[in-house]
This record gives sequence, structure tokens and C-alpha cells, in this order.
Amino acid sequence: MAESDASSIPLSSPSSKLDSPDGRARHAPSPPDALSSFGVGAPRASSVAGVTLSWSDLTYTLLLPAAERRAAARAAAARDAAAGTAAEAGDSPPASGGGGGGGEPPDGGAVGVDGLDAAEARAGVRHVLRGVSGRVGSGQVLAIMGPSGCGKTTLLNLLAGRVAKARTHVAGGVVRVDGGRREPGAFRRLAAYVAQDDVLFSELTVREHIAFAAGLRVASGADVAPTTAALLAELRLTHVADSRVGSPLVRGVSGGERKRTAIAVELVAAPPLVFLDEPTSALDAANALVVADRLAALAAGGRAVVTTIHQPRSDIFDRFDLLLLLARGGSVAYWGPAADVVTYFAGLSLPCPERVNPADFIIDLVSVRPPGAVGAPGLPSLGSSAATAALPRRAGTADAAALAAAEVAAAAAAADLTLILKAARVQQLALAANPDGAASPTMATTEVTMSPTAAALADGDGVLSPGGGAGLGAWAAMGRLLGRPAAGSAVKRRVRTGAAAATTTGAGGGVPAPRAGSSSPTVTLSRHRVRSEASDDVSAEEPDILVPWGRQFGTLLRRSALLNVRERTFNRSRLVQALFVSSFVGITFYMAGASRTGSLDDVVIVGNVLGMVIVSQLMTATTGLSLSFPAERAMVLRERANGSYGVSAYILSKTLAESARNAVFSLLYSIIVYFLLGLKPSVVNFGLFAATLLATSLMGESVGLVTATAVSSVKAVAVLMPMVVCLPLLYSGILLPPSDTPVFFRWAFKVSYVSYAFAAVLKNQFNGLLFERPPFSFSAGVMTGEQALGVWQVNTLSVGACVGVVCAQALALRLVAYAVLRQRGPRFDVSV
Ligand SMILES: Nc1ncnc2c1ncn2[C@@H]1O[C@H](COP(=O)(O)OP(=O)(O)OP(=O)(O)O)[C@@H](O)[C@H]1O
Repeated sequence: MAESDASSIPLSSPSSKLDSPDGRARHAPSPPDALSSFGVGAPRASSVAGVTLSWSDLTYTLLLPAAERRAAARAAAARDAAAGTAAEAGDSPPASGGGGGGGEPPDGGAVGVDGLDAAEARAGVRHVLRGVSGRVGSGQVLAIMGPSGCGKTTLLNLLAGRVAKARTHVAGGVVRVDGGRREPGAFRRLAAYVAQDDVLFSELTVREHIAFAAGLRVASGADVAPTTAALLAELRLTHVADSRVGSPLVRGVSGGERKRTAIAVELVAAPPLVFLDEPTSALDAANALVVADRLAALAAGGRAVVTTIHQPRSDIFDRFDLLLLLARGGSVAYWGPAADVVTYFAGLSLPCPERVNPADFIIDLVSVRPPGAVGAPGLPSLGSSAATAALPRRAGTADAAALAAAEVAAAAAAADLTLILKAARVQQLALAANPDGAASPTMATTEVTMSPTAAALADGDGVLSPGGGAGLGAWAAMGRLLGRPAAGSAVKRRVRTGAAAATTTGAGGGVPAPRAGSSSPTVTLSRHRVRSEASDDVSAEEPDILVPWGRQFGTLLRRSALLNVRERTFNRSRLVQALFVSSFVGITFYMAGASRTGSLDDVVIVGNVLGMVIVSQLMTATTGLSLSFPAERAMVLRERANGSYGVSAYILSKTLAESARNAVFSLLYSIIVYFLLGLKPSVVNFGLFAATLLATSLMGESVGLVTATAVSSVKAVAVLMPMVVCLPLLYSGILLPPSDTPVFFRWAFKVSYVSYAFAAVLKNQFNGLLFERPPFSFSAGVMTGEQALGVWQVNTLSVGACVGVVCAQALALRLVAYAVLRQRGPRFDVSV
């Protein structure tokens, strides 16, 4: 895309929020730059570097899956057919001017009742964002608002560089930092991203969360404590600093404190840009207000804050400096000072009734869609209505803004909300594209006359509806909301229009047209696959990590160890498992290993018991990690996305911490089983037995880790788990020897990790034993333990070698987990 510099975007109307009604410090007078034309958010004395984020013409288009494409095409065809029927019946409203009938709307702004317009349906795409421009600077809080599904999160993610890599979408437009294109790695150091769902460890305290995050991201270790203390104070968390965060099942800090902890954790590296997705969702009013206050305080500290928010209370809305209001379909309905939005819509003959929360009012405005909205049969499209058809068009000149302004008035005269919002957007784009417009964003007022039809519509008397009947209620409600005069009366309205155009001169004016050869992504829809060329531009690198590997490893090891100690329920379960299973096995087969009669039964029983010991160790370790890791995966993704550490530091620290915990429980289990079973009374043999069980645990955990990293669904992991344990068990020799297995499966004994662990415990027990008589014959004499091992046909390796193979396999699987985690790591589309 030919890059237009959004930093030159002039703003629609000046206002000042220097003195807030509640006396809170808001904004110092701003220098006369483009931002200051909003009259808000001048840079303040701050602890972080100042930054300006600007974006222009952002688009986000979903490439529909084949089934959805077919359904959408069928719906479009049905609409076309209905439109043809209606046109033949002379059913179109007079103002349509041929623009309806399901024809492709200009500007891509039309959205049908099912969320897709006809053009989108035919193209097999869905526009989520359409040409969104804006700007935010240090000291400002920008709220992105709009109805559910309008693209708020998508826009936030685009701005934050957090749109996940996928071939199912195409992003277009340009985002700039301080006027220049952003470099993904560097940008992630500038920007904090607080997701809607808090990803925190329930067992850690608020202070520990911040301190560990600081340990991983603050360049000097000596700064960790002061950074933690400062953030606790800044986010008003000092009073709960040493409280556990908790979870839905374990009571911890309040929802607001939890959210503020999640914010604090992201702020440890003092990023000048903060992105938050719905930070007040799921909070009660009081907590939501505290969070909003903290966002204002963050801005007051010199940060630029961008947040999505659904329908804030008026006192929360008051904390916002800038507002970007998205309408259904991802078009901009308003962009400018939050304080001016009510005036702005009032100027478009859409006044906010008294005692109505402005946030509710504007969301209702952009949420209500009349029946058969633009693009549906019989409705006019912008630029084709009779009211605007005669307007002069001089493409590429500053008249575009004048034209847009006139269209606003025409739309208001037609009382067509969709057209009003759309025309207003075009007008804003026209102003935005005019580099000289900063000097002249003033709005003039124009008298327009509402037709009786329009007035009737506005009155919501239930008689007339633009779509010809269905969905009257929405318009009636809108009429009541607007409190318009009675039907049939021609009413003079003062409509604010973009007179800026009259004073706008110079190149660059006009609505930005699609640019040939621009960076707008190419979308190729083929029968078999959907491909986006732009989406190949993906950040595959680890974001730059701020601290050295040693500190990453040390901090993660301490955190893992602390978490292991704090996981009381899990630890108790493991203790119960170790005590009970070992005790029951040991008591049931008491002193079985001490028998030297050489009876076949005795030998087989000892082998079976040892096999069961191995399997129980394996199952405990495998299921434990595979079911606990998915919760941690979200944390790993979040922390890797913000450049906290690399996968190697994570895997190694996790392995060491888990091994230490395993060693404790494994040793306990080994002691009880070994002595109750009466296995060989030798320290060396006990050591080898305990080492085999520990290696088996590590192997089990490795299997669980690989499965849990490769498969994201916990249910799928639970289903796969028996397979990854049972198949190696099948070819271990515990159930049947290799000679009784089909020839083509015998190789499996050579790779089955269970077979090596089993061989190790068997050899450890039987090697060197002497039985009174051979177990398999009635002949007299002495039989050796080595001969007894023939029952299971185990391999010829030594005990130590078998343990070594299990450890090597465990290590290899950790490397696989490393590779999978790296490959599955955060990968973002950085095409804008
Ligand atoms: N990767 C994707 N795959 C499928 N649909 C997507 C994808 N990204 C966005 N969408 C769709 O785009 C639309 C906008 O989504 P988005 O999450 O941005 O909306 P939102 O305004 O934040 O909604 P809400 O307020 O409900 O969270 C939704 O209809 C969503 O389903």
C-alpha cells in the first residue's frame, strides 16, 4: 500500500479536556501538532519514553471456509432474486436511485442482515475492518468501542501486532510508530498487551507475579525490587501484595485486583504503549471504575493506552480521551475526542436524550440496523441516492470532503441511520486524508429539512420503514430514542456538516481511493485452498529477549520450584499415590522377591509385580504433566510473546524443577515397594531400582509434555494418553515376550521405553540370583537368575545401560517438546 501518514490526520472537532469535572489531573496544554487539534492528551512529564502510534486504512478480511462460502453465495443469490422480484413489483423506495437491489455498495461498507453483503458473499470473504485510521499518543487513553462482533479486538490486535498468523485472513493498511514503519521485535518491547483473560498462577502472590515478571524483563537484577514496589503502588495493589492471586475454585484477590495484577505484570519493562482487551469485562462497577482510573493514571504517567471496551458506565467513559467507534461491519462511525462524540452525533440530527449514558447511546446507534440494511433490496447506497446524485464530483480534489459533508446532510435528510454513519465516516476519511486539514477541522452548521417521511421514521410511529415492513421495531425504538417531532411535520434541523472542505485546499484532499500497486494484500480463492500472500509476512523470530539466558533460567527455575511446592493438592495426591500404591503392592506381594524356590509361579509373579510398579510410575507422571501443562501453555505463550524468555530456558528449568519433585515421590515409592517386596538386599541394587523408577517418571513426564504441547485440547490429550502409554506397554515384554508377538511388530520392543525400564528392574532383581531348582523343569540342580530372565526374553543390555536408554529417550522427547513449543510459539502476522 502506498503509505499515507496517519500522523497528519486532522481531527474532526476541537475540544478541551484540560479540566475534568472531578478535578483529576488530566492533560496539560498540548503543543500545536496534529494531536493537539483534539485538544487532549498532550505529552506529560513521564517515566516512560513518549510515543505516537498512528494507523491508516486498516482492513481485515476473513477468507471464508468453503462451506461458509457456499452458504453465503446461496444467501446472496436468494437476496438477488428477491431484489429482482421487488423491483419488478415496483416495491423500491423512491430514493433508491438504483443503488439498492443488492448491487455492490461503494466503499465496501454495506453489511447485510446476515453479516455479509452480496459482494462479500460472492467473493467468499468477510470484511471485519474497513479502512480504519486513527492516532494515539503518550498521555492519552483511546477507547475502541462498538457492538459485539464489530471488530474491536481484531483492531486492537492489529495495532498491537498480535494478530495470530493464519492463512484465513488478509490484513491491509499501515501502522506507524512515531511516523515510521514498525519493526516487529522492537515494537513488542515498546508495547504491553493485556489480554481479556488473565493468565496468572493461582498459587503465586501478587508481588511474586510482578517480581518474577520483572526478573525476566528488567535489564538489571538490582532493579527488580524497586520496579515491583513501584508497580504495586501504581496499580494500587500494595495492600494485597502478599495475597495469593487465587482461581475460581480457590479464593484469592478480587477480580479487579486480579486484572490490575495482569496489567502490572505487563508493565515491568516500562513500555510506553499499553494495549488492553476489554479490561473491565466481568468486573463489577466499582472494580471496573478502579481499573479505568488506573488506565487514566497510566496515561498520566506518559503512556499511550489503547483499550477495547464494550459498554462502559458514564463515569468510566469520562476517563477516555479519544474514542474510536466502530459500527457493525467494521466501519468507523466516529473517531475523535471522546468528550465530543455526543455533540458530533447531535450535529448529525442524532441527539443523545437526557439522562442517557452517552456510551449506551452511541453503542445503540451503531448497533441498531434497519431491516434489509444497505445492500439489501430497495435501499439506497451512498453516492447513488437521488439526494446526492447531482452533487459535483471532482475526484482527487478537496471537494471530496465537501461532497462527503453534503452526503452527511443528505443522509440526515433521508433519516437513514446507516447512510448517516457511512457518510460521516466518508467525511472523516476525507478530512483525515487532507494534510492541511489540521488547521481547519471546524464544523459549520447547515440547515436541512427533514421530509415528512423522514420525520415519520424518526418518530418511530410504526407506519413507515425504509425496508418496507420487516423490523419496524428497531426503527421505532430508534425514533423514540431520538425523541423526534411528530410524523408528517417538516422539521428544520441544524446539521453539522464538514464545512472544513470549504476551507480545505491543496493536494491530498479527498477520500483515499484504492491504490493500484499498493500493499493491499492479494487474495486468491481457489477451489481447493485459500491463500493470502500478505499473511506470509509473519514474524517467525523469537521476540528480542531482554535478559541473559542465565537469568531467564534462574528466574524460571525459582518460579517452577516455588510453584511445585505451592501445588498442595497435586503434591498431596502424589503423596497418596506413592504411599497407597506402594503399600498395597508391597503388602499384597509381601516378600515375593525373597523367594528362592525357583518355582515358575514365584518367578513370574515377581516379574509381573515389577512390571506393574513400572506402569504405575509411568501413568502417574504422564497424566500429571499432560493434564497440568495446558494451563501453563497459555502462560508460556503470553510470556514468550512479550519476550520474557526462550523455550530452552523454559524447558530446562521445568525439567529440573519437575525432576526434583519426582525424585522425592519416586524415592518414597521405591523405598516402600522395595522392602515390602523383599527385593535384593543390596544398596547398589536399591539405588538402581530407585534410579529406574525415577527415569521412568521422567520418561512419563516427557511423554505427557510432548503430547500436551502437540495437542492443544485437554480432552484430546486425555484421550491420547492411554495410547502413548499402552502401546509401549504392549511391546514391553510385561504382557507377552517378543517371540509371541507377530514378527512385523517385534521391532517395537527395541524402541518401547517401557521395555527398557522393565528390563532394568528385572535384571536388577534376577541377575546373580541362584534358585534351588530350575523353575521350568523337574530336574534337580541349581538355576541362575539370568536363566530365569528367559521367561521375558529381555534385551541383553546391562541394568545401567537400560536406565541410560530410558533417560536418553526422555531427553530426546524433551527436545521434541522444545521443537514443538518453538514451532507452536507465538507467531504473529506483521503485514501491517
Ligand atoms: N480468525 C478469525 N476466524 C474467524 N472469525 C474471526 C476471526 N477473527 C475475527 N473474526 C470474526 O470477526 C468479527 C470481529 O471479531 P472481534 O473479536 O474483533 O469482535 P469484537 O468487536 O471484539 O467482539 P466482542 O465485543 O464480542 O468481543 C467476529 O464476527 C469474529 O467472529
